[in-house]
Amino acid sequence: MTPTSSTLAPDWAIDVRGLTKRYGTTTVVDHVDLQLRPGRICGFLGPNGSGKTTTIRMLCGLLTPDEGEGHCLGLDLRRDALEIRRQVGYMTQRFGLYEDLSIRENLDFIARLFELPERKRQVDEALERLGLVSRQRQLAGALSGGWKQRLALAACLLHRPRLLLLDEPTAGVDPKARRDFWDEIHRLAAEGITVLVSTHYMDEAARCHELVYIAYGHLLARGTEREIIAQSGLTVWAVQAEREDPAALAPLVTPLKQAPGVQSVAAFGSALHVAGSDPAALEQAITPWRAQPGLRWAPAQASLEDVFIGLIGQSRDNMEAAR
Ligand SMILES: Nc1ncnc2c1ncn2[C@@H]1O[C@H](COP(=O)(O)OP(=O)(O)OP(=O)(O)O)[C@@H](O)[C@H]1O
Repeated sequence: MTPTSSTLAPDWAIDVRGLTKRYGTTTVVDHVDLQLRPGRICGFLGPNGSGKTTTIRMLCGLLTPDEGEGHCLGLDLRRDALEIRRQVGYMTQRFGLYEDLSIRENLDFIARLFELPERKRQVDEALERLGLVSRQRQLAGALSGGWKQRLALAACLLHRPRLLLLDEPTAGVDPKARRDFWDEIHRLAAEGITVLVSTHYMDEAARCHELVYIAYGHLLARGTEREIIAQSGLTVWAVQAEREDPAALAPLVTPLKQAPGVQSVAAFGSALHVAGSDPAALEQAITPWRAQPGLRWAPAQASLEDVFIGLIGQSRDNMEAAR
């Protein structure tokens, strides 16, 4: 650790530039810049295999970047990787629990690893905070997804990290447990803890202070939900069948997807959203269908999902063009 790094209160909890990771000839994270202020909750979004886990592992000192530099909690990503690991709470997709140990034993084991003082008190407090006291003797392997998640969060908070890196923490967890989890994340942020959380759920994206979106290793968008939607410059038309008959919309999907000016076509409840960045071209694309009886067309507000679906399509096109 550098002599000054532990004494400075950093302006940024995360401040990295040009982060790059390659496996063989494939670049899975490609010059990613990421800045996050302390106490903020940042949603990390992107399709499967887009490089979220790899980025998170580089940020917490578990993977060495091939290129790029920066700091987490004021600590140098390369020089201070070990210290970063001590100060960051990392929750993996599979929760990383010992299934044949009880809840208390799991927490006690982590407390030993971090050589925490007053271990029993700290474990008691963690059990209390996450509502795990009455279940402390249960084996981790016998818990439901929601309780496992709660235990994993308790485990990664035990050493009082100031930065939490959470990799799809709510995958496979029911809505009530997800809501409790997000309430806890907001309580932690209010205490000054910074959170970077990867998710595929749009309702969770809306609960974040800010968002970053990555596809094929490239960071494609960042900002608040409102900023990302505004920056996208997307125009959206919604079409519904007058008799609420979803089958009436099915014949539109493929031709609209192939029409010039259409960036994405996606179902939203009983409507289809047709989106594009050139309003005139989009209108031309939908014109043949607007005359069709039984369909109701109306301009719609672009949603985050519209924007992200459009971004995936664009980046796929760019990748194919570059081949
Ligand atoms: N150790 C490795 N060796 C080779 N390729 C790897 C390795 N780890 C990850 N990859 C590849 O890197 C790419 C990015 O993977 P990563 O797990 O970071 O994506 P992700 O965005 O977290 O995906 P998901 O949402 O599915 O968890 C994928 O194509 C993956 O197969």
